[in-house]
Amino acid sequence: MKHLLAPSLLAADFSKMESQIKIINQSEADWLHLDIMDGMFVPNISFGLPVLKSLRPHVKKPFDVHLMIVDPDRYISDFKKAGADLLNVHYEACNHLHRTIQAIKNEGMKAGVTLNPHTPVFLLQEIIAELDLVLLMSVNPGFGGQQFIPNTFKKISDLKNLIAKSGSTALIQVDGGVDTHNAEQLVNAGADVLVAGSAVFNAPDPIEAIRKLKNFSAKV
Ligand SMILES: O=C(CO)[C@H](O)[C@H](O)COP(=O)(O)O
Ligand SMILES: [Co+2]
Repeated sequence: MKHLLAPSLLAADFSKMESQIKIINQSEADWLHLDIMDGMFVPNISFGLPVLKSLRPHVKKPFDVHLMIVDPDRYISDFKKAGADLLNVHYEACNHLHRTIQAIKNEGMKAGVTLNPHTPVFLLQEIIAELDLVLLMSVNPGFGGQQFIPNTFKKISDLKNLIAKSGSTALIQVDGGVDTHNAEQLVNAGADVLVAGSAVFNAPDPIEAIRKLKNFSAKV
């Protein structure tokens, strides 16, 4: 499968939302990645349900929602109503992860689990078969524009092995510090979906940046 690209709206210019949405719609982006931060799970506050709801009719790509909030179970049906297609919850934010994943699927969304850089992949052993996607954070969550953590390559390899052993169909997504320097290497290591915020929206030509992040082929 050719890898997918999900630009992260976090790095967009919020004062020019119409032109930023045009970029997403006219580009080769596959999904739009939306980072929801509550100032509790992560030390930052981003945007929430009303923003997703107002963007939804204007964006032609699926909404890949990355919830960085405590106790995400409280908002699963609200994110469905706001237009989420895929809901990612953090392993570290869920006391009853299996129940949370079932609730996401019962709402008709794809279910993803996100791991912080310090959280080992083997902790997903008993849930991997239920997942549509695993998001590996390659920076500590909370902010865009941070430096990629190289240990992510080892985690991609661990996750590939876990997925193969379990027969799971989960996609491997990588988020944080992804740019044109490491994208090809990440896909060759096994990443199926790349998230890129600064590398897209801070580029002089975001549509061209998206093209560059899409147009290479995995060598594995
Ligand atoms: O989840 C995130 C931060 O918590 C963002 O998706 C991520 O940081 C993307 O931004 P960049 O590509 O600039 O690193
Ligand atoms: Co994210």
